[in-house]
Amino acid sequence: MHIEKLSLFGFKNYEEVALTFSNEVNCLVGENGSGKTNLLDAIHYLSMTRSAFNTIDSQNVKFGEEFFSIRGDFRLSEKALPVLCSYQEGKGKTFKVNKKEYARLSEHVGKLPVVLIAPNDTDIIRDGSEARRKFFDAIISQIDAEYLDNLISYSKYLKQRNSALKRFANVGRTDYELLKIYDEHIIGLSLYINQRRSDFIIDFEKLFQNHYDKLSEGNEKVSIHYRSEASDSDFKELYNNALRKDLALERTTMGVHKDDFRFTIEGKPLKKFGSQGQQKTFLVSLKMGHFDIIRELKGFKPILLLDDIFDKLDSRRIQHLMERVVNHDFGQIFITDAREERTRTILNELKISANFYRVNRGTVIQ
Ligand SMILES: Nc1ncnc2c1ncn2[C@@H]1O[C@H](COP(=O)(O)OP(=O)(O)OP(=O)(O)O)[C@@H](O)[C@H]1O
Repeated sequence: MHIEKLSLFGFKNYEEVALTFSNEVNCLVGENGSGKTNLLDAIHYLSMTRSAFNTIDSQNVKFGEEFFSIRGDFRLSEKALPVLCSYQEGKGKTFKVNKKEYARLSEHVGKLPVVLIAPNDTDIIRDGSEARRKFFDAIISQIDAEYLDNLISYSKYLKQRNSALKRFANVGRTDYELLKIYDEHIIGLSLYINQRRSDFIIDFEKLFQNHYDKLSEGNEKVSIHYRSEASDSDFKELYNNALRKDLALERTTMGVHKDDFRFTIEGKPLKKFGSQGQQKTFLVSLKMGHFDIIRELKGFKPILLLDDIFDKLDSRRIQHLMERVVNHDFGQIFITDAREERTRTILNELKISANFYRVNRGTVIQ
């Protein structure tokens, strides 16, 4: 699958631009703030129906304009697929594929997948457990629709249980029968979520480690551990034991909504002991693992969007990364870099041919 053409009107810092891409490597080069990432974001919009960086559509309309439109001509197994996403102040967003509008935007998500690796993705490593749960939950949900259903139900019951706990504190009386009903639902769902996360990480870690080893020449030992208070224990007992604390704090203090995925390097927490380059290598390997899963699931390769990927990586890791990206049959690739010479040198050394696009304040020279 690849995108052949992209046209923008009034999107972020672009008044009007139309580009034709290579179905292999495309490099977007130019100064900071020129609009390189905005082009990747436009492709992300066409895949995910929203921006990867600013989910408020109105803020993605060019300052002073009233609407934006993003058109992409995709090709999926030889079939042409024109995709049009437009947004107008007051009217909202419409999304059309082959001129046909979707009833719900969610119908489109997953049809033309992209994997984006961007600098602020290091949140997955540096932030609290929520960022990691979100990352893995999104991947598992792509593979297993039942998992997504269970997650949605779990968060619904959790919300209800938390408001009940608040209500009990306000009225000074606890309805134990009601709590029992919530707990039964929550425990059933937790068992599924817990087991699925645990099984998934065992498989995913192998994909991930394979990428990390290749990028780092196998010199560093990294791992991902799924951590759940509830693993190997009786959920019912855990909920009973936590009840006094839950009533005192007026919220559910224990459960799979607190799970974490521990990232380590040489057995130590990556966040504290990993260098910036090692953290970036870890992140890239996580995303490449995600790429593998989508490719397996869909039977075709997602588009790979690499935003400022070279920063913080040493030249050997960059070389291994690029070799992998090109030889490990990744499909269409977009790379942004503020340092054109660096990208040109890397690609020349590896004899990789690419299309270059010089971006300058919302204009692009191909
Ligand atoms: N709604 C908008 N209207 C006009 N300009 C916008 C809008 N949203 C963002 N911008 C502009 O887009 C520019 C940022 O573009 P982008 O993030 O693509 O830069 P970049 O080339 O990737 O830079 P860097 O090399 O620093 O990553 C900023 O100048 C910002 O002001």
